[in-house]
Amino acid sequence: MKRRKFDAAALPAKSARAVDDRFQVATPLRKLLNKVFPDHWSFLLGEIALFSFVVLLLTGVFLTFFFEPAMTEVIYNGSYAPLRGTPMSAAYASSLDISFDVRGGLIMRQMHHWSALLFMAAIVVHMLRVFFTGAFRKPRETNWIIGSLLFWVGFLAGFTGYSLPDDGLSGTGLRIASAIILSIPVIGSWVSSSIFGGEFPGTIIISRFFIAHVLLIPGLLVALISVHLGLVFKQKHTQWPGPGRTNSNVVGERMFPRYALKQGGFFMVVFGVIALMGGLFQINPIWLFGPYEAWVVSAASQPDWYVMFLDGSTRLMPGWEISIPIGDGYVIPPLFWPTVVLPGILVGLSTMYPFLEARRLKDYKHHNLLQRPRDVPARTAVGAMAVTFYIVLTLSGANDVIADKFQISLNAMTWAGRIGLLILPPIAYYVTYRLCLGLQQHDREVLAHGVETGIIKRLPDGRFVEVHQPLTSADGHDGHPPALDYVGWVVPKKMNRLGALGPAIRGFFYPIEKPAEAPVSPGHPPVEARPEREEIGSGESRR
Ligand code: HEM
Ligand code: HEM
Repeated sequence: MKRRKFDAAALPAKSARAVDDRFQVATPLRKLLNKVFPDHWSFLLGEIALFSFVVLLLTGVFLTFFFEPAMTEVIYNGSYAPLRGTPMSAAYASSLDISFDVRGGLIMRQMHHWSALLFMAAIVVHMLRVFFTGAFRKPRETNWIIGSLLFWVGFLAGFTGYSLPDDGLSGTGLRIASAIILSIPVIGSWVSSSIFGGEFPGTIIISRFFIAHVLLIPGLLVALISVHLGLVFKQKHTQWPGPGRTNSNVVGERMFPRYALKQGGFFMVVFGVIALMGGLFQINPIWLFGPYEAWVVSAASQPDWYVMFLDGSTRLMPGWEISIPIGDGYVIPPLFWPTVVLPGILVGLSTMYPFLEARRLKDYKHHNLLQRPRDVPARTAVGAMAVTFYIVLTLSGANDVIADKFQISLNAMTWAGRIGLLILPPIAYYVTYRLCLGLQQHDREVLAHGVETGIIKRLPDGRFVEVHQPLTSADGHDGHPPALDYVGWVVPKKMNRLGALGPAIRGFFYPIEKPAEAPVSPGHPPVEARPEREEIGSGESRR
């Protein structure tokens, strides 16, 4: 019998055909791989949040193998000599073991903590990018709301994780959380005793937080992030205005191969940076804080940075107690306003912002092109105001440390915070608004007279003039004056050396790409249907 020759080269195509025969995946996969994403550095911020979340999942699973979520008392007998023989909770002892006795445990703990800090930072900066460029406008309001939820669920993830090791510092944080819950009128004491299983600290809070931290919250985050990214995919990403880019097309790179490879590489970079930080920089050295004892509070205790604004609002609140004459008199403690009411207002305002702005401007159109912050001065100024408010609160969360380091009185710091909280945000609003107008004026000058080249010419009559490079035609802006970034100006042949350095470096990293193919208008067949003709700068219809 003649044996058929084995053809290794044909194997991949044959296997692909066999899989497609059974599952019919080729068509949807082709659609996916041909998806076009616009490119801009600021779109990487959401990806940093995503990638650091993946690192959190990986390192978190490792920690879960060794962490013991129990408050039963044990006598420590591990490698860290200063604490040997000390009674402590099993949770704290296991965190010490992870740090000193589990191979690779300390780097995993530190990577987990650094990635949590990076995750929250990336979320906040990503949110600012979305805000200042108007990416939250119709049709993306839902994604803005999901994003706001993601921030608060991430906040809870960080807080519950921070509490798990049951060291002196995290116990202090839990104490504050219990006080905040107790301050809620009517239901506070009931909620607190339900969560802590009776009086604070009780014996079950660590195991409850553990379930929340490793199961419920990550599950919720995965679900919300999936919907978030699903919506980015479905509604397509916004893009900066520019030649060939309109409100109804997407110009960028296809998912495969360039975009996917770039993202893969970028994930490695984020992972590498977190690993380096986890390996080189100490974070949360719990062995120095000792086990948590409800009656011991250390000075200069600080929460992680994203919780500090609430700590700050608590420190700035004057001790005003409101007494309601019901029965024997009912007192609302001052803690209730800065830690329950204030975050409530902030959540409400930030979540509803897209709708408030649309109503104010009576703007209910679809927007797929981004706006430059300077072109929308009122929004940018509101954003600057909010950021200033947040920074004053965050700095006030560390006011004891600042007072100590700079030898200022703590009371002076508290008063500076209170006054700053009231007067700095309006100042930030005014200054930002004026800056935006100034920058717009500068843009108009550039439009009228071209870009300054730094070349000074002497005219025959003896006058000196600076040569201005005229702009090339700009296209597809959003009803606002076009910006220099997307006007694509050509470097003049003659330019002084220093001036030429910028475009040269830019040209090295971002070689001038082929001009985009004719943009696809809704009437034409989508470019997706003829992928072989598409290269960098390809277009995709939004319909
Ligand atoms: C776990 C947290 C988050 C993750 C992993 C995440 C991830 C992403 C990614 C990867 C993108 C596409 C790339 C980009 O534009 O950066 C994106 C877009 C977007 N995100 Fe997030 N995000 C998170 C939180 C937030 C928050 C807090 C907000 C706002 C409150 C938000 C609002 C949006 C919006 C509106 C878009 C669409 C932007 C556009 O098309 O220009 N996201 N997100
Ligand atoms: C967005 C997600 C997450 C955030 C923001 C977060 C944050 C944190 C933080 C700040 C700590 C304290 C670390 C320290 O002691 O220095 C922690 C501890 C811990 N996390 Fe997470 N985490 C997240 C997800 C996860 C996941 C998915 C798991 C497991 C599947 C996990 C398991 C743990 C464990 C077991 C600890 C205690 C370990 C120890 O401190 O020794 N975490 N987490």
